[in-house]
Amino acid sequence: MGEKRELTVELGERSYPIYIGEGILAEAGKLFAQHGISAKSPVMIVSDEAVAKHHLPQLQSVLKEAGFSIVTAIVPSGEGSKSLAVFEDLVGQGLKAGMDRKSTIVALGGGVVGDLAGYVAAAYMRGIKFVQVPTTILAHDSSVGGKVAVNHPLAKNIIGAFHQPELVLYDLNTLQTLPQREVSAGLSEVVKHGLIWDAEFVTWCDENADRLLALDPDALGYALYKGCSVKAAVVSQDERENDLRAILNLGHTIGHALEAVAGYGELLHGEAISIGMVGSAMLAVRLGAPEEIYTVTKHVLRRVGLPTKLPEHLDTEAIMDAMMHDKKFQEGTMVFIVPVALGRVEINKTVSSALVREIVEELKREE
Ligand SMILES: NC(=O)c1ccc[n+]([C@@H]2O[C@H](COP(=O)([O-])OP(=O)(O)OC[C@H]3O[C@@H](n4cnc5c(N)ncnc54)[C@H](O)[C@@H]3O)[C@@H](O)[C@H]2O)c1
Ligand SMILES: O=C(O)C(=O)C[C@@H](O)[C@H](O)[C@H](O)COP(=O)(O)O
Ligand SMILES: [Zn+2]
Repeated sequence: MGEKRELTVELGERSYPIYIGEGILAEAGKLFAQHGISAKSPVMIVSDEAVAKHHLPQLQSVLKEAGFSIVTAIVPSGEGSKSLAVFEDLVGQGLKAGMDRKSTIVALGGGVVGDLAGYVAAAYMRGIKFVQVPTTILAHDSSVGGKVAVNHPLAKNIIGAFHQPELVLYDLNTLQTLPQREVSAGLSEVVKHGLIWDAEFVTWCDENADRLLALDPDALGYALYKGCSVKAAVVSQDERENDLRAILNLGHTIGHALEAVAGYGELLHGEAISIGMVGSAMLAVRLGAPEEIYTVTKHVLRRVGLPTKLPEHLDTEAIMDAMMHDKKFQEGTMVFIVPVALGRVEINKTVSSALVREIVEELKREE
């Protein structure tokens, strides 16, 4: 069995641990008790169909054995479940199961389940505890930091809250059942954490791309630990995105618009963000940064199997419109995260929409 790692998201009285390792799920009962999860009120596990098939039985039996009374809610797999309709259904299931203010919601799944279940936890009876049990590579990002939300047809994550989990249990064994396309999509946010914070880690991702794609537990454990560490460091300094936290949005100004225009399905989040990060690198070069930023960004994203070309059939004006509905459109301008060197980015609020339109068109011409 590989190394077990632990780190803390430092947020004063709301600080919480992230446990990463092979076989962590077996310790869920003990860790829940240690971190104040009540066994006197029902605990709701929220998962999706694909994840439940592989990993729900183990979590259910470990928690039951530890004396927790479990309610289970399964939602359809995919981005479509991040909706107000599914949110309302989960609230109804919670009420029918007798969940009260001391109940806890456990999100067993990827970013979709984490964001959705987290938002239910933030709103149910004005807020109850929740635990993140991420089962995708991408969810090293979504399970840490407390951004929880559902989508509106016009814009991603537009109905949401900041609500931190009590703990994050990341069992690397669960990742072994991931489809290959989801492996690559998850690596998008791993690479992002390098691009915004740590140039050496970008090089490491390039050199270890094959091991990551093959789900080598040692490589995965290290990459997810590094990604979670960057995320924790940023969130600890700016929990509610007043300033620094915006850097975690590298690639998301264009990426979120692509997801919305493509109808939340054609492009996975990680794929849309990959294209968006190439767009940000192009923008950086137009603003005077070294060409290397674009070539390295594109190279490493391709190495982990990600798309870098914007699908030509997505309408440029619809993409521009979608950007205006995003949270990154503020006080009449688009906020872009722009690389200034490898591993370093800045927040730019002065990019003209004409230049953005040019970048979108250029992304369609990518090889
Ligand atoms: N809150 C945040 O800070 C944050 C950060 C990044 C992304 N997100 C959000 O996360 C979402 C994307 O997350 P995701 O990529 O994890 O998608 P996802 O949750 O839809 O999971 C991807 C797919 O893989 C399946 N799956 C998950 N785990 C599996 C496993 N272990 N074995 C087999 N199949 C499995 C799921 O059923 C789904 O079909 C987006 O909605 C994005 O906006 C949020
Ligand atoms: O945690 C953050 O902050 C992020 O920006 C992480 C992103 O990867 C994630 O996709 C997040 O949900 C985007 O947030 P949003 O506020 O732009 O919707
Ligand atoms: Zn993201």
